[in-house]
Amino acid sequence: MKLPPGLMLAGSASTPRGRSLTTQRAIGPGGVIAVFDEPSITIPSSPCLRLTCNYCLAGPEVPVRACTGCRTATYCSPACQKADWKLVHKGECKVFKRVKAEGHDFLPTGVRALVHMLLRTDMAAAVQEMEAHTEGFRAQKEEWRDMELQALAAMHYLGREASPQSVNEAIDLLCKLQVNSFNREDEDTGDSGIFVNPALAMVNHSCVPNAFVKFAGRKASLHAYRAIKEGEEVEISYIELNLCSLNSDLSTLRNNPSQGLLSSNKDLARLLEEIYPLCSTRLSSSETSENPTAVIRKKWQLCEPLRAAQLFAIEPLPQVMGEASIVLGEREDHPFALAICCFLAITSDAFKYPLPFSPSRLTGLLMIANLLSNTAPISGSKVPAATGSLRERIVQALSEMDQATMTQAILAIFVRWAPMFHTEDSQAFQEGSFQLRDIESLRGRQKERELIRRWARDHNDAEAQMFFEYAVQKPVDKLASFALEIMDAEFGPGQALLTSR
Ligand SMILES: C[S@@+](CC[C@H](N)C(=O)[O-])C[C@H]1O[C@@H](n2cnc3c(N)ncnc32)[C@H](O)[C@@H]1O
Repeated sequence: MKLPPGLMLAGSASTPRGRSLTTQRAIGPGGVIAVFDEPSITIPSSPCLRLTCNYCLAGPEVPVRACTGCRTATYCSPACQKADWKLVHKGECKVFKRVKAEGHDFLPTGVRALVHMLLRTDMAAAVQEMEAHTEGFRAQKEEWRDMELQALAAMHYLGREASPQSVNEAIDLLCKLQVNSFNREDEDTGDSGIFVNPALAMVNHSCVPNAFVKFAGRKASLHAYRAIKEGEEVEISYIELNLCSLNSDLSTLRNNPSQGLLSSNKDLARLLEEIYPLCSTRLSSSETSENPTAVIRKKWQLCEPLRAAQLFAIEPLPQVMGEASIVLGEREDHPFALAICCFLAITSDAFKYPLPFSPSRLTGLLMIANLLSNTAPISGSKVPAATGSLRERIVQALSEMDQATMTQAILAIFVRWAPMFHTEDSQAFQEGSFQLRDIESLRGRQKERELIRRWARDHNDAEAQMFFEYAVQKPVDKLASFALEIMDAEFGPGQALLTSR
């Protein structure tokens, strides 16, 4: 197997996790471990087929023209069209024409990927070496039947005979696709698709990965989450770990809207260098006792360019907001402190620390859980209007939330991830587990307890997902939506005038 420079193949088919990849040199956090290009299968998903260049995957803003033969595959340039023709489209074009002739629009993404596997003879030897787990799939009756149908469709549109042997070989390739392909989310465009590369397919899974994969064009790159030693195994997570998190829109995590803004805006980058040292000193105990509000006010004003550019995950902005939430919490202004913590959890922490078990994210969750338990409305108290002052609006919003469910779900996320960093007897883990058990034992909450447990266990459980979205993520988003207004009201320039009078 041909590997990119810097990587070595370890293990074997007989070792418990099969083969694996190890590094030949030490890599720093964020460093590129290796780049994987050809030979690869890189295809856009079917809904993106006519909006994306089928070779370099540029799109969807890039103008593309359809192949005059099949009128299905599109390309951004004659060079891409030529390269794809030579690579695979010469055979695929006939497939697409047959699909059209039978009155269909296009083939499902999985069948197209199989057609590529069958046409790419240059990859046959490498594909031969891939893990298939065929017997495991055969035992899953429904999945197996689906694969049979996909294999028959591919053979039919390729104009090949569907003998028992050829169908079995095609199913074997589908199994290999299941085990080894990547759902490719393009770093620049967010478009999805499939990526298969025999060398990248050697990376094993870990729930505490030290690396992650990025896709751009026809390439994939493997990056280090943390420092990796020479000779250490490289491991990625096969599952989207942030499914078990407070972030409701994972597409923004995969494709950060502000990505690249700082590198393209040199003035902002320069300004940041000035702001950073002025804000990065944490509130010292003397400042806290003097006038912490005034200190935060100064820092918040300095952060204005970051806030205007919506760079909420770029320091020193999150640090200043974190300090503001502590000062508000110390003033026992729990609703305001809570709103800021919710904002930081979803707009800053999740971007700064992509892994949901990063200690800073875990601490943030515990803070939100603690603040939530201090903001439950006192029964019988009057609920203010939703159109009143900032404080009235936030109290009104809180009155419509089920704090117990939110706290329970947030603690469930904490307890799900905390053991990755804390030992089970660490104080933080004990505290979170104890609080969770406390809420779980409340009477009359069986339904909520069951749904939260189901949600934490199985992210494909549609009912539990919907429950989590409406009972937890949307309320957290709502609370977070007050945060910038709170910062302005408490630490904005208008506030300085009021206190100096
Ligand atoms: C993409 S392949 C990775 C390379 C694989 N080890 C090989 O030898 O081909 C995925 C397969 O590797 C194995 N694997 C990967 N990570 C694993 C893990 N953490 N525990 C057990 N098996 C693992 C499983 O058999 C899985 O289906």
